[in-house]
Amino acid sequence: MSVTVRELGLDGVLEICPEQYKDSRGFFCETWSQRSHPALDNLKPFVQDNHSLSREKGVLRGLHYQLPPHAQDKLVRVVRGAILDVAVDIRRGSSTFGRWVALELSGEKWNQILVPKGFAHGFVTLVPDTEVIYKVTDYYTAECDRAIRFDDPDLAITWPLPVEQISLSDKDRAAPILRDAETFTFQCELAA
Ligand SMILES: Cc1cn([C@H]2C[C@H](O)[C@@H](COP(=O)(O)OP(=O)(O)O[C@H]3O[C@@H](C)C(=O)[C@@H](O)[C@H]3O)O2)c(=O)[nH]c1=O
Repeated sequence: MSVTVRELGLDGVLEICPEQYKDSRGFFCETWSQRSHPALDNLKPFVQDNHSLSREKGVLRGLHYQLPPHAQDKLVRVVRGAILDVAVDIRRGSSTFGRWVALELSGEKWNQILVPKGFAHGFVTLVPDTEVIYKVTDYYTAECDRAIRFDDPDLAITWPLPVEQISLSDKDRAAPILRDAETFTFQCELAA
């Protein structure tokens, strides 16, 4: 199978497009194969798959991350609907600390984004009934789970919907801004 990989301008954040084999029945796709994703060779193995359904357009989940020693790399894709997916560099000392990239993922585009550890991750749904599936390289660990405000003015993320159309979980509404959040230091904790 062939896989197209595109750098998105922040250290290790990649768009990955696996090939779909289409025929009269529909399609077949290897959505993940260690052998076909050489750009991901340096990651720890994926240990957990996650699946979320958001019923409404405007559901915003994020910005989320887990602290070391349970930091996660995430390989994210959409099987139904569409999202704007955002990765933010939250490695203090990084030359791109606080910078973010956004990528539209959809069932139609059939693309994926790799969000490495050291980055906060979030997305907003662009259509109702959107299902997101992602692989992670460490287990969910509630004590290490953290969030940053999606509308942190220092980040100035341009979300594609007005704030009145965005719905958040209680956890995300209570999240601190990046400046006040416990995050990563560049390199040392990320090497493991
Ligand atoms: C993330 C996660 C949550 N849970 C539980 C905790 C809680 O009771 C319920 C819902 O959790 P949350 O509200 O955190 O779900 P959600 O807001 O969808 O969180 C997710 O957002 C996206 C943006 C990510 O990047 C993910 O890593 C994850 O943080 O599911 C697990 O059991 N395992 C997990 O891996």
